[in-house]
Amino acid sequence: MKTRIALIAHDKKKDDMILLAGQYRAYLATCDLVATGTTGGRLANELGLAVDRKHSGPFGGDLQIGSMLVQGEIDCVIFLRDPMTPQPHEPDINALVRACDVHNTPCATNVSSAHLVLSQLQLRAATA
Ligand SMILES: O=C(CO)COP(=O)(O)O
Repeated sequence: MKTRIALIAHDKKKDDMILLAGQYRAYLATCDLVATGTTGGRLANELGLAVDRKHSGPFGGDLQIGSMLVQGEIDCVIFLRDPMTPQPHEPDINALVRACDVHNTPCATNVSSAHLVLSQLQLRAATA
């Protein structure tokens, strides 16, 4: 079964997400990807990745991904949050991160931890 990865980035972190995903592009292309709306649009347009795009975060995208996660449909979340900008959907963001903790799902919320998670997943795939 393909590894199922959720990719989400707040506006000021979207360039970081594109850079990050570009570095793992070949590996990510072998995965089932889901993303919030705007993040997914950029991943598709700029990197050519096939992404299941949910609603934009402020319109419930985090909750849609959280629901998938609770149903056992997500293996890993890369969520580049912006800690410096208030978000109108803060409760949704917290709900998604909490769901990761409840279900012991890896959740990288900054670029350094995302590298650790993705490099490990990539290595596992290469040696499987
Ligand atoms: O707000 C977000 C996550 O909380 C991200 O949503 P977009 O990818 O639609 O910008």
